[in-house]
Amino acid sequence: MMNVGLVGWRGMVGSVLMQRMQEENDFSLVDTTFFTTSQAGQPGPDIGKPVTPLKDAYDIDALKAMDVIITCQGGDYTKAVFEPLREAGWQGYWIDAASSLRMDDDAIIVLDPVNADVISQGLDAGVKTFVGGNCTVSLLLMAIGGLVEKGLVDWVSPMTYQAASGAGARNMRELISQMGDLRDEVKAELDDPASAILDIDRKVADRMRNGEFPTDQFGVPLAGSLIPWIDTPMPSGQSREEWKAEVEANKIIGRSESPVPIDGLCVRIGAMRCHSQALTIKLNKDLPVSEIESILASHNDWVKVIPNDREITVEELTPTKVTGTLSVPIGRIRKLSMGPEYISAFTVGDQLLWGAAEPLRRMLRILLDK
Ligand SMILES: NC(=O)C1=CN([C@@H]2O[C@H](COP(=O)(O)OP(=O)(O)OC[C@H]3O[C@@H](n4cnc5c(N)ncnc54)[C@H](OP(=O)(O)O)[C@@H]3O)[C@@H](O)[C@H]2O)C=CC1
Ligand SMILES: N[C@@H](CC(=O)OP(=O)(O)O)C(=O)O
Repeated sequence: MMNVGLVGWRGMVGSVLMQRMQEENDFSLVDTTFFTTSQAGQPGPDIGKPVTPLKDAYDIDALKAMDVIITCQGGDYTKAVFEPLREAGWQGYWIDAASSLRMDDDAIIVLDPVNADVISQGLDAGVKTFVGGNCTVSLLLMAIGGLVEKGLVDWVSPMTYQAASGAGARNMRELISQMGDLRDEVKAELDDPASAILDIDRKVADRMRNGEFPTDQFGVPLAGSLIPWIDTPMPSGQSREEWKAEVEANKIIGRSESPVPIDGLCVRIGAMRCHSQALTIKLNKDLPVSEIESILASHNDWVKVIPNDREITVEELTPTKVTGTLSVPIGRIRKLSMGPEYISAFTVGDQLLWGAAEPLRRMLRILLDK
């Protein structure tokens, strides 16, 4: 059996990975060693079979004993450990959720329903570093993979509606605290059906602008508002999150030399863990909507085309429906007035599943099946 080391398994992304590995019985196929940056020596988690106590995630010798290391610990950990481990002669497979190694020439971004061919060629060529893509990018390609695969896309402009979870566990808690804080502020007025809505609105706005409103994590209110900037600024005027769309998506599909332009604005909204994206897609052909829908639907087992019908859309194409599932619905598909090659679409996906943990888990399975 392969020796698999897991780092970052008790964090938010790592917990989702653990849950999926248990659901899919992955632990029965490997010998797992659990690492920690803070709790070495403590008992390992319950995975239905005995595990050794937690090992120090900075112990290069302990890491060297692994055939595969999967890390959800974050970029700082990767930066601290990956090079020393390789320099110490470790030849194993490194599977990483963090972005730090994604654009390295030696690394492949994994999203096997979209780029199984790139992964397989990489393995044949001896690639040993596999990194999960940015959540928005992976969810976009899961949704429109059919059109991309058939070379039908001239360009895409995704406008995102990204959940709090993308900023981390503490941010999710803060979003709920902000929601509760606002509700508490106007509880008396809400309980009184005769109260004036504009008084409620003014009190809510005053509270959001008040220095006591809980904004330690986001820096500004998210509940009742939105944040039209995610990650750091780039010289291009893009945010780093926006920059990732084109470079990562084209690396995933093996088109870095002749990239499909993909660019739009990334916005944080008050959803918990599902990212949504409104897409403008310029096709290179005037295809009937029914054909576009069938190309999209047949690409992978998780994408689900939602008819452009109000009742079905408001039920099926929302974070509420999708959260905690692997389903990637795409709907609102229609021709735009700009011309017959311009289409709109709206897609939703769980950013902790296909957006983070699932591609890593599936990469492990690919290695086991090799
Ligand atoms: N959040 C996201 O949407 C995405 C994140 N990623 C990547 O994954 C990395 C990890 O993200 P995320 O899972 O959100 O990070 P978390 O902050 O949830 O977890 C990171 C680590 O913090 C330590 N930790 C300290 N206190 C606690 C606690 N009370 N509960 C759980 N863990 C604790 C754990 O390490 P230890 O056991 O060693 O103490 C854990 O592995 C990110 O830095 C990013 O690189 C990738 C895609 C999406
Ligand atoms: N930046 C993403 C989450 C994330 O972790 O992205 P990346 O894996 O590219 O660092 C978001 O805020 O929604």
